[in-house]
Amino acid sequence: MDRIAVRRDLHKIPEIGFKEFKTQSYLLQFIQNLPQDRLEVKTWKTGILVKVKGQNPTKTIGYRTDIDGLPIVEETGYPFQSDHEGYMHACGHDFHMTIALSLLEYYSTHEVKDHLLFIFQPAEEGPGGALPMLDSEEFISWKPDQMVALHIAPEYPVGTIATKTGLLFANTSELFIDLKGKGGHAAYPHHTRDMVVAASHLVTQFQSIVARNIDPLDSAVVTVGKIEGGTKQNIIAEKARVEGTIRSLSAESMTLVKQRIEAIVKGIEASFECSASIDYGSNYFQVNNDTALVGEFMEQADKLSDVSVIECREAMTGEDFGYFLKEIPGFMFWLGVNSDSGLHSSSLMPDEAAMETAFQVMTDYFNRIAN
Ligand SMILES: CC(=O)N[C@@H](CCC[C@H](N)C(=O)O)C(=O)O
Repeated sequence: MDRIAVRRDLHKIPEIGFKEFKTQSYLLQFIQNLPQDRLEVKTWKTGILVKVKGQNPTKTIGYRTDIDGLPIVEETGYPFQSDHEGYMHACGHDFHMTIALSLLEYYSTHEVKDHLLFIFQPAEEGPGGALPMLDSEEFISWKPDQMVALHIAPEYPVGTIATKTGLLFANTSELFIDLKGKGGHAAYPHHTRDMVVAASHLVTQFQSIVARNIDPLDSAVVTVGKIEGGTKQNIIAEKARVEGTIRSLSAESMTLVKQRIEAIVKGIEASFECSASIDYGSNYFQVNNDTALVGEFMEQADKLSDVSVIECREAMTGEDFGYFLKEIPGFMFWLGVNSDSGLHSSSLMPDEAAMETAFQVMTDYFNRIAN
């Protein structure tokens, strides 16, 4: 297959969680054009499961890619820039899908003993596709015995992969807070309850949670990524909405951060005479790599001539792949793609040569453990 062409096709059609309709139909068309004798295909919502039947199977090994994009206005200047105004593959899922397709194509014509299950999972960026997929009849009937996934890493050079034993990614929780006060004329602030001012105080007070409530030897993040409020420059805002995300390395810190957020919100209600509601949206479980499986993978991958393996630290990114690993042993690793701009940036430009590294590492892995 022409990996670069496929990646660029997919790059043009980013779609957000559970709305990956064009993506699903592109993937299905690609899969239907492969030799079908070893393949079985099921769809689940906008996702797809493809089983490659083994010759003499004793287990099933799952390989998962996410398929959704992000609501970001692309600024790469690529000639194959997103056709979907306001949306972009800014987290590498176009790479992840292309790598999965190239592996699927390879194993549609190369025999292995065990079953391989390729999982094209929707909605990783939110609201989360892994948890409902795990509970679906389609997944349960083909449930793998172990699982693997990768994620692009802009900070590492092409030819490197990075991972570690145990905890790799953080626990996450989305955060949505709606504030309601009393709007009015900008010249009569004393008759109003200004929610732009209340939201500003809320965001400022959040900064003390990590600085003053979390043990400095633990780690947590409270990020507000979006504030919405008001209708016009000379009208005092009746409403404001604050949207963010919480990250923690331990379940205890996540509970503590949420308790502090609730206390601060109560304080804002009292001091600004307003009402507030908190919604934690979707929450992702931390990614824990199985020590034995990832250890064997790192040792063997390091023997490949064009690949270097880095033992990395844990990251505050989240991944709903953590839910798969909660039930099924496996691991996740970073794939170096060497981009000056990072994940979730409008100018993320990963190096397409990294897809070959992923292909080499994964075929070496599957040929070893599925035979
Ligand atoms: C790898 C990556 O960037 N994952 C996302 C996962 C999103 C989690 C959730 N929707 C949230 O915003 O809390 C990340 O932002 O880490």
